[in-house]
Amino acid sequence: MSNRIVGVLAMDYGTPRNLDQVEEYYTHIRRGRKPEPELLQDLIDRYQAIGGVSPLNKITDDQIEGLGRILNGNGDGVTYRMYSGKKHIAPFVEDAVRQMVEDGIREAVGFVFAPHYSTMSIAKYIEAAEKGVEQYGGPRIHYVRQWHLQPLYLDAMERRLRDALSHFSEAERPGVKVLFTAHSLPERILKMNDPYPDQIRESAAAIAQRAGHSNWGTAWQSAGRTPEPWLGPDILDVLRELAEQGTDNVVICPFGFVADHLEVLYDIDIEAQALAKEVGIKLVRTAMLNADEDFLRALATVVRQHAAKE
Ligand SMILES: CC1=C(CCC(=O)O)c2cc3nc(cc4[nH]c(cc5[nH]c(cc1n2)c(C)c5CCC(=O)O)c(CCC(=O)O)c4C)C(CCC(=O)O)=C3C
Ligand SMILES: [Fe+2]
Repeated sequence: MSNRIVGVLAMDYGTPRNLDQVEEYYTHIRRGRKPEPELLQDLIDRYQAIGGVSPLNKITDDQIEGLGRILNGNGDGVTYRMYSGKKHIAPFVEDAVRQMVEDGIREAVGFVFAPHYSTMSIAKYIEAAEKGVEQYGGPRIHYVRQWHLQPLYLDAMERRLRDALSHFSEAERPGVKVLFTAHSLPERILKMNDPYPDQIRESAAAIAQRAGHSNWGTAWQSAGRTPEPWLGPDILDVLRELAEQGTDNVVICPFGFVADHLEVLYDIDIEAQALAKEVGIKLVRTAMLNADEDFLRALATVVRQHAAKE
């Protein structure tokens, strides 16, 4: 029995803990530029529409707790110590790295609660962690860059897609359009040969195939409110177009995210649902993975594989 100790740096976007923190949070997302009052109010209004606070922080805590339980439950001789590091709110990724150093952690696995890699998403988390490593002197971190094709993750998504499709009759099912969505990014990532769009396509195809559903496509959601062009087509435009073509049954699978949060509870459940109603589409969303055991087992497998790398 070895007594190897491995730190697990679990990184996520983070969300304000109350409405008073929204401005500071938004300013951090904008790299120090305060949002204009209308933009700030618009964001506050969206948080208010989902109940005043996003469930994201609580879900992330539950995920980390559940993952730690699974990782430490099988007696493989490794003790995993869990650390939460957030991108845009305390405890920041750098804070978690400092804590690992203070706890004497020498080696760690770092991963993000998002399946697909992009230079504008996952790479930023890794940069923040490495900044912490440089500043505080360690530990050595093995990073999970993406886990969008992890078989247990695909199984978990297949299950949720089948559940969503069961809201339609067997006769209707082949005509149900399944749309896999992920957060849009500025179009300039295409010039950088960013793997993000291909990874979205690959994992969507794998999930649709598992579920035996060939009528599917992808769309982008939640594009930023900036002047530059963002990846399209946007989910709202796709819904309008489908309605015009006579499609009246749609499933949205927001598989670029893992938890119930603003982009799901507002952008899909309120905004996209309102449009669907207006254009006569019956819209069902797949359930999020949250802290469900089947999903956490997928992450545990990924973390163990990276911990085994020397
Ligand atoms: C790729 C990606 C993911 C998925 C991967 C990952 O999870 O990392 C993600 C997740 C999330 N994004 C979130 C929240 C926000 N993202 C924003 C803005 C932005 N996101 C971007 C990218 C992403 N974001 C980008 C390029 C911007 C523009 C920045 C700029 O202006 O330069 C804004 C500002 C206002 C707005 O644009 O809506 C908010 C409030 C929340 C928390 C929700 C909650 O609180 O429940 C989560 C999980
Ligand atoms: Fe975001």
